[in-house]
Amino acid sequence: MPHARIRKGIIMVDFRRRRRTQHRESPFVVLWRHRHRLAPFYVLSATWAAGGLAFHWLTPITTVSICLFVLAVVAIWTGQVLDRTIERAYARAVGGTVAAWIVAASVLGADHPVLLRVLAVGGLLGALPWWLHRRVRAQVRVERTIAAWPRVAETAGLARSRLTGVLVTTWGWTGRLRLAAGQTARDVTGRLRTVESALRLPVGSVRAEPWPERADVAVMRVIESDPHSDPVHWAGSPATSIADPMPVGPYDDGDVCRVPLYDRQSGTHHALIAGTNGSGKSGLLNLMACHAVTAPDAVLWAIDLKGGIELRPWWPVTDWLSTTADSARTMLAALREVIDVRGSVATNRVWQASPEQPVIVVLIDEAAELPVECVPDLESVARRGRALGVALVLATQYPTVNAVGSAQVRAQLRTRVAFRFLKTGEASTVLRDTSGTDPAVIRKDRPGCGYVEAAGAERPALVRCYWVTDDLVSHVVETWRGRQPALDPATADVVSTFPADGDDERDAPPSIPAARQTDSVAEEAAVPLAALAEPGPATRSPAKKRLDNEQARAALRAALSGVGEEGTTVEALGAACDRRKTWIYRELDALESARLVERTGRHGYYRGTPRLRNEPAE
Ligand SMILES: Nc1ncnc2c1ncn2[C@@H]1O[C@H](COP(=O)(O)OP(=O)(O)OP(=O)(O)O)[C@@H](O)[C@H]1O
Repeated sequence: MPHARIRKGIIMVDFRRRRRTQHRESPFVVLWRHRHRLAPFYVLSATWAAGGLAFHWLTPITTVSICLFVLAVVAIWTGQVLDRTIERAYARAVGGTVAAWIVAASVLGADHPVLLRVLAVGGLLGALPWWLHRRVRAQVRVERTIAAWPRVAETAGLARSRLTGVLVTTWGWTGRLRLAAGQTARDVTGRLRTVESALRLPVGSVRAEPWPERADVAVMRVIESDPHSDPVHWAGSPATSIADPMPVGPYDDGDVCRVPLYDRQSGTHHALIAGTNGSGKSGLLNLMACHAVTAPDAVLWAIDLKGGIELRPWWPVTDWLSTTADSARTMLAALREVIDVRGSVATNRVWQASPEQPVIVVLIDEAAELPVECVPDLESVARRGRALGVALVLATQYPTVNAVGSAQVRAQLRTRVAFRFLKTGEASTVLRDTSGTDPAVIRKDRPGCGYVEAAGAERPALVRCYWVTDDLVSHVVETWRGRQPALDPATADVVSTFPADGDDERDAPPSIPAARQTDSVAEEAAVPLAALAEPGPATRSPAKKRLDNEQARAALRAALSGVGEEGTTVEALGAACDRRKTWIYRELDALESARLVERTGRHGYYRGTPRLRNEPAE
């Protein structure tokens, strides 16, 4: 119907509008647009044409050779692009059947009645799984949406916009919306509910973001199934370097959010993690611990002022774990000196992480519990640590200036993560840009969901952090113990001058909460340290005098000689000679090169060789 309206009592008919809306599309565009639904017919036509060509132009031998070659290519290609076995099997079965039909047609002719019947029936049977496949059905739905888009756009006030580059994802689909001149992504964000209504989709299922390359293009995402409905378990992939951006978890459209802890151009990225209790802060710290521990060029230091309940399970792979305010103070003072020393030996503008000079990742749980005397050290570390390979991560329930030490510290925390808060508005205490975010409406039953603001992760979309279960923590600790890099000599020398106090967990076997206790850790705790320590210090007490390096070396040799065939662990050696693990690793390397020490064959266990045992005591 032409568009009609009444003006001053006269019925006016607009034929131009009718012509515009009835614009006919070329059949090729229609065939292309519906390619997913019509794909089986395209395959059948191509097979029939190929059979005809082979019959007229090729010998059966040549046809067989070409088919075998194409089949091999299909087998390799499907192996690379299809991740599900059933999909690969389907693609290969279709390829094999098509090849067999073409070979038969090259002998009998493509119009042979039996072959035509086989092609029709086989084609129909082969097409059924295709049409029923979830992804193809989603693709067909998307094709319909694209076809209906001009009408939807007009209803939603986005007339003359075009939907292009649509991709079906696991969770829905994503496309680029090319807007009319003068419109921007902001216009789309303001009309999302209307778009949802026009597309008959649930509320909140359409998102729009600007496309950085062009102001008149918006990225539109439609979420059909929510990737945050269940916890998303960490896949356990190790970091190849601390410079790899850390995968935090999926956004609500399934894209993975990644944040850097360190990059080679600008150094470390200090982070602030905040949220109410039970919102997932410690979960994210555990994820960061996994990243640091598996990276070959980072060491983990941790302060857990919840008495070690969260981070103590990491003890076997941490270089230094503090669980009390006193030892936290010592650690921060040590860090400050480390930075002084690193500054004096550094040859680059930014610390270049490597297994020989690792980045120190310092995780602080319950940062608000740090004693106030720590603030000057914390400020100094936050300010200068970025360029000198020290990454600070502070987790707190109260992200006020006081809770993170000072405004200076806060200003240095470039990465921000806001988990659930109780009140709207609290987000602005963590995030710099709160537009489009409200951590107060994050569902209580979705711990680990939060907003992330970091270099390369600026989207105002909800992320659900990967969940590292207690079993996974134990598994990572078991797998990576004994594989941590040693601190660079300058750092190690500074650190070794800091006394361990009674509560410092760097040398004492951990008391692991029952839920996280693994057999091996329990076993290790049972190692008779007193026996190893002879003639060095058997039991550590806050009051005892610290061994100098020569005495510590003598204690290490004595411990290794006295240990017997079963060997001992680095942690036990650390307790025996009053030194941190990185120092022990360095010494063990030197002793191994001199053939005075060997590995027992059991992961992480060392013993002295007969040569060491026969050495005269110094
Ligand atoms: N990413 C996640 N996915 C699924 N569940 C999670 C996730 N993170 C945390 N949880 C669940 O939520 C619980 C509380 O999380 P967590 O201990 O990390 O919170 P928190 O913010 O550190 O709390 P508090 O401030 O009280 O220490 C965990 O025991 C776990 O069951």
